[in-house]
Amino acid sequence: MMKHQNTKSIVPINLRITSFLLQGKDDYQTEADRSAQRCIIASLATLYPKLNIIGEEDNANNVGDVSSDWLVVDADKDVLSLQCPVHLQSVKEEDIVVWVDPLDGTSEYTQGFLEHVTVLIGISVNEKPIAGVIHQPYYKNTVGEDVKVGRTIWGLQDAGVGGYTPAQPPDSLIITTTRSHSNPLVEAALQVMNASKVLRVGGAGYKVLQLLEGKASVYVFASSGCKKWDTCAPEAILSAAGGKLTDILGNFYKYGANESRPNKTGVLAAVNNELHSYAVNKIPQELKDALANK
Ligand SMILES: Nc1ncnc2c1ncn2[C@@H]1O[C@H](COP(=O)(O)O)[C@@H](OP(=O)(O)O)[C@H]1O
Ligand SMILES: [Mg+2]
Ligand SMILES: [Mg+2]
Ligand SMILES: [Mg+2]
Repeated sequence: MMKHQNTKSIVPINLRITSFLLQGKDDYQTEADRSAQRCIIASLATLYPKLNIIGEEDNANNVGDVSSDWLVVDADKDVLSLQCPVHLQSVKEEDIVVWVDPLDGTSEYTQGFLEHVTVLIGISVNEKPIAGVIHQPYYKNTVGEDVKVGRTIWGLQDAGVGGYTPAQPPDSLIITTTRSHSNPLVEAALQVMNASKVLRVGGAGYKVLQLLEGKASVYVFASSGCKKWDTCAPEAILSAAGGKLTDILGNFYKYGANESRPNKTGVLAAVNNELHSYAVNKIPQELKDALANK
């Protein structure tokens, strides 16, 4: 698995939002989304030509144009030193589907909430997310005089997680949810939770980071807006850390290459199975039906 410590190669920090498209209500695409996707797909395809790689941005698959100094071909030594779980040792390259969200939290990126921005690379085998990275290009880590910008959080099923300091969940129920894609169903699902606090932040990756780092305990999004590239990497890392990510009904999504892209029945994730069951049981059946029948 690759670890991207060189943030320049993923989302150039000085890259301006030179051209951005509004693809739908509150659905933006910037030059950073396109450049990062080209860089990631070209890098992965160079190393692993038989992979099935699916990126969010339809118009950023022209990887032939990517210059060689943008290719990331080094690998993280800590991750390479892990023991590959036995059940994954015989997986063939062509059986792997990689879901790439080159820039998660684009809406927040355009508004300057840079901490919310992440790059998501999720790896699935037999329709299940088995590994992933959440790269946070603008994360500032200050140790003494040194400031290191960017960090990469990773997880591999039955092997472990890394790149962050795991923390206990908060004492009271704190929910994390969308900042820019709310609607009446999203709000109705939040209301029934009896949460002590609701955090509204951008990106599926950043919300799962909040779960991993003990800032929130449950992620609730009762809307069809998220796609497979939003949840594959976060689900892989969260489950490797002992958490669970499903739809609002409590069912796992499938990540095969032919699956439909939208996560039609929403997202519900929690730091452990107990909190996940609590949240699934709190959502009224009418709300579940409303999402399922949309
Ligand atoms: N109604 C909607 N329309 C389009 N995209 C949506 C959406 N609701 C959620 N998403 C996508 O799901 C991801 C997480 O959303 P949110 O930040 O609102 O929780 C974002 O990914 P991108 O930023 O990669 O496009 C966002 O665009
Ligand atoms: Mg997008
Ligand atoms: Mg996204
Ligand atoms: Mg995106």
